[in-house]
Amino acid sequence: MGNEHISARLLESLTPGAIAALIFAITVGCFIVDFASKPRYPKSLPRVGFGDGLLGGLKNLLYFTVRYNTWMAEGYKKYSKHGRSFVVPSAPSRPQEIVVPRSQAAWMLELPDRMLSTKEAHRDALHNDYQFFGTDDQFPIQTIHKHLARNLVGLIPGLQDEVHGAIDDTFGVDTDHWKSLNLWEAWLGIVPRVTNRMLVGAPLCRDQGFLDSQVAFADDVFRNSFILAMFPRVFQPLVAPMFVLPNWWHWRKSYLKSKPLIEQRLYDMARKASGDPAYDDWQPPEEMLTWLIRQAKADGLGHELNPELLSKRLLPIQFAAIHTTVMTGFNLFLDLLSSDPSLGCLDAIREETSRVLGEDNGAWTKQGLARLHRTDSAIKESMRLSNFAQGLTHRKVVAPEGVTNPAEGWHAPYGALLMLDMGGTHHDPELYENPDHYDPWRFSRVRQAYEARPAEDRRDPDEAVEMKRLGMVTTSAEFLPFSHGRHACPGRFFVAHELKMILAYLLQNYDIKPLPERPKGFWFGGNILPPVQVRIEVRRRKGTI
Ligand code: HEM
Repeated sequence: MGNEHISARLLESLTPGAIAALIFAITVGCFIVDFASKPRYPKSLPRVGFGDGLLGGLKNLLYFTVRYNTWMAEGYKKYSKHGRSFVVPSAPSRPQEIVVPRSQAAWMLELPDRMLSTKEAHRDALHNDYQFFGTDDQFPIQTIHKHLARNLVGLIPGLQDEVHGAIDDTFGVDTDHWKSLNLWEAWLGIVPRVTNRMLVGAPLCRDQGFLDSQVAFADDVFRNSFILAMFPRVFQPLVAPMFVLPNWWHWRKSYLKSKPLIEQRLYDMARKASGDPAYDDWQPPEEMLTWLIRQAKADGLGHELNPELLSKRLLPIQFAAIHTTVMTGFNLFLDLLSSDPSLGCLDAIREETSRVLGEDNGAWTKQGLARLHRTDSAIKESMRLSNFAQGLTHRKVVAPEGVTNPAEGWHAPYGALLMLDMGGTHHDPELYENPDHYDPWRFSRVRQAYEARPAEDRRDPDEAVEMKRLGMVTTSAEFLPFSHGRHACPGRFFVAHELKMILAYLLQNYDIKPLPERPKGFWFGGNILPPVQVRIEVRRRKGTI
């Protein structure tokens, strides 16, 4: 009787106001638990933002989404420029970041993975355990590191074919009328298809249902990464399984599309390996699916030879490859189309790509693509100027004893997050003259002058290497869009080929109206939300079909 009385009293007291207060108290409590369990950094490290006391920490959480860029710019000027590290606030569920200056980039990037981990930094940022269904991403990453570069030459004819088809379908072939296109959608019409030519080959790379589900999956990962970063970590096991339901749905749709291909490839490769004479003349196509199967066999990983798992193995690569390239191509067009018309950027790229392609009889080759110095420079300059994140090089301290920085003497405990500042570096006038200006030939001017010299004046091997290093695929502490060091993006050689072929085909075959000014994105924390509403006017050039 007594218990019933207490229960009734409790129920009566559960008014909507009381419930709201309870939820608020639990949330604040969770944030405090989160805050208390984050790694602590030494007082000797300077801070930007509101400091790291409880009140300052709360204000940092409130302002993080809109002030992060200002904090980074302030830290770059006050500390990085003088070779000092500083601490910047991060999203609520993440530890604050120690921004390491350029002068110490080599130290950071050369520490072994057992001390500073790329994998763990990515895993925390993307919430891999939930978003990729607990499937470790290292096997596909290692497969790309091992197989992509060595197969690149053989991939070129297929990529060229796919670039042409994707652009014809997306931009149309009407030579009489201007067509208005949403620029973001246009790049989404090209990049997933071309990327998937390398991942799963034709005809699956043209299956719109398959591509749509891959793009939707990548969108899910981005969206959920933002959302989950805003929740206290103790909440995440409760909310993450709900947020990732669309990931599962989109993966499942793409799996059903790719299952017949994966099963067939497993069967064919097994028959070939068993010496079946019917397969004497058959070679598996060189693409990611084949590399995954080959690598699993070479490593004795029988469990990897499972269609469902193989389709999940493609997901981290689809994610790493598609939106990064779409964003880069999208920015490139915004920069090119709004560049000073007197520079004649589009015509210069048209001239260079037509001339080199003509010299190679209309088929791209590795050497031909490498000779596109101006095109390369225009892309690289856009990647420098229009960085779509403040930093893309993050490392998590995983050494139980932490790491100590030899130059400044500070100690970062287990769980600390270190990063390099790409935004500050790319816009530093001491490194890049007039850094906020799009100068398409910034990296090709010296190279062209070098090439124009008589052959006998170009015998210095060091100078030749220096010239090569001006290309977009060469990473350095001064050029970070692909990061730097041993975990630098292994897809960058592929991207360079892909973007040059796309630019060449688009400019040779279409007129595109310039934009009056460069549309701006919106910074949300350390990432930019691109102005996806931008439309461009295009028309197929006469005599090109
Ligand atoms: C313009 C397009 C791209 C950009 C800007 C880009 C940028 C990056 C960056 C910044 C990293 C992080 C490296 C680090 O943490 O130090 C990375 C890693 C990676 N990227 Fe790319 N990427 C692009 C396209 C691609 C493509 C097309 C592929 C696949 C074909 C790819 C595959 C990978 C892989 C597998 C990793 C992980 C490397 C590792 O952890 O060792 N990326 N990329």
